[in-house]
This record gives sequence, C-alpha cells and structure tokens, in this order.
Amino acid sequence: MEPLARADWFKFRSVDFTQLDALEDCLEAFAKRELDGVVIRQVYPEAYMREISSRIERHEPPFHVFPRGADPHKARQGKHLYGITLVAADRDLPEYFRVAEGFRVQCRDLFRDGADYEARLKSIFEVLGGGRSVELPRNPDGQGYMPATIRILPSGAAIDLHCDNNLSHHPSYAHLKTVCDVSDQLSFFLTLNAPGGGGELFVYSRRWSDSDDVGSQYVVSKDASLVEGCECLALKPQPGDLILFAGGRIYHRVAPTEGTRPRYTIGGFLARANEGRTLYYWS
Ligand SMILES: O=C(O)CCC(=O)C(=O)O
Ligand SMILES: [Fe+2]
Repeated sequence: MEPLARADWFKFRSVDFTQLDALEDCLEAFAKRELDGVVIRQVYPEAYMREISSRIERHEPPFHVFPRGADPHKARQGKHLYGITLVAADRDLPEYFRVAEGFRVQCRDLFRDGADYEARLKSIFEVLGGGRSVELPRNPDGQGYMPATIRILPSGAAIDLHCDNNLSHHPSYAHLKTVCDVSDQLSFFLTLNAPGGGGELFVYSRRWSDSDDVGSQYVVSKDASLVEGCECLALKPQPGDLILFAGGRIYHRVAPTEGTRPRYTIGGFLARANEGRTLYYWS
C-alpha cells in the first residue's frame, strides 16, 4: 500500500498483518462511524499472491465464470467474476447456492499450499470483531452463501461508481436481511494481482442516502455527477494487502486498469447479526 494522505472525511488505519491486534474490536468504531476503512498489509506474502494469480490466469481450478457462458480465456477482454454475487445471480438463488458450494471447495484448492483463504479471513474478522464469532450465513435449507468472489479486471476494465447499500435493496437479499443487518455493510477485498497502472479504488466524501436508491437499478453505474465536486482519495493496495472499508455507505469505484497486467481481487461483504454477537460474510 502506498502512503496515503489522511482525510478527515475518510478515517482509516493501516497496519501490517503482524500488528493485527492494533485493530482489535475496530468494527465497533466502524459502527459508530469513527472509522471508514482499514488496510492490513501483507496478509499473504507477495510471492504467494503471484502463484495464486498464475493459477487464476490459467483458470485453475475451473471456477464458475460470470457472466455465465463466457469462455474464461476469451473473457479476458472484459470484466468478469469467478463465482457469482447475490445480485448477479438475480432471482436464480438455487443456481447461486450451487455455485457457492463448488466455489468454497475450489477456493480451498486455490490456496492449497498456503494459509487457507476463508480460514485466514475468518481469523482476521474475529480480531476486528472483538471476539465475535464469524460465520458464513446459510439459507433455510442449510446451504452456505458465497464466501467471496474473485473479480477480474483485464486491461481497460473498471468498476463504476456505486455504494453497496444499494445492492441490499435487491430481492435476492431478502433472506440475508433476516439474518444480519446489511445496512452499512462493510466491503473487504484482498489484492491478488495489481495492474501496471490505474485500477485504484477511489473513495468519495459523498455518503449514501436512501433517496439515492433508483428503483430496480441495483448495482453499479451510478451517475458520475453524484460525486461531482466531492473530495476523493485513491487507494492502491499491493498484492497481499487486505482492504476493509465502509463500502455500504461510501461512494466508490475502481478506475480503469492500464497496461497488460490484469487486476485480481478476492472479496465480499461483512455485517453484524441481527441478534447475538456473530459476524457474517458473503458475496
Ligand atoms: O476492488 C474490488 O474488487 C471491488 C471493490 C468494491 O467495490 C467492493 O468490494 O465493494
Ligand atoms: Fe463496492
């Protein structure tokens, strides 16, 4: 992570993975809006991220590709996912839960010779949650949600301006809302591969308000004029760095990547249980 100017409208902390204890219980500060983001550097060694990225490049293991039907080799030309998000699954939740089951197994395979991704993230969230238990949510049939998705941005691809609170208005969130409080959900992602240029996460001083919700347009591509004149910061994490930020309430986007190296990140969302002291993560 490159050094970053502090901004009073984006309160963040940055620590090395070895100093994780410094962030103990920091989710309380997120809830009180005293903290907007944290960067945990070198959650994995950079060399291991290179190995993971070359597996992703080879589509190994053969993750489900979204949009479905895209040839993973040809799909390099456009933004795509390994796995599927709740909103991308739209109303086909049986498909979502099928993909989720396979993804968890394949993700273990992807990290087979290092620290397991899901286990490592859970142990980090336990510290950040001040000892709360951390669990994958399950639907009434006992099927687990997607623990994360892998976002692949080849050269020139971007993630347009959005706020993740907007996503939780989608009908596919109906069950999840009975389990956890998805308003002001947090976003997390681990950088696996950084592009040669561009690909910064831009966060804006503009906050979400429910009046920003535009009917059935749930996801990205909010009108850029929403943040015209707002202040912004560019975060540029390095491979192995984990970012956790208040993506539910803070407008953000990923700038177009430049150069031949694609941008790979793996991540999802985090929220507190409606009851009890559990944290849930999903994508
Ligand atoms: O950088 C990424 O992979 C996605 C960032 C994002 O918009 C999010 O995690 O909510
Ligand atoms: Fe987001």
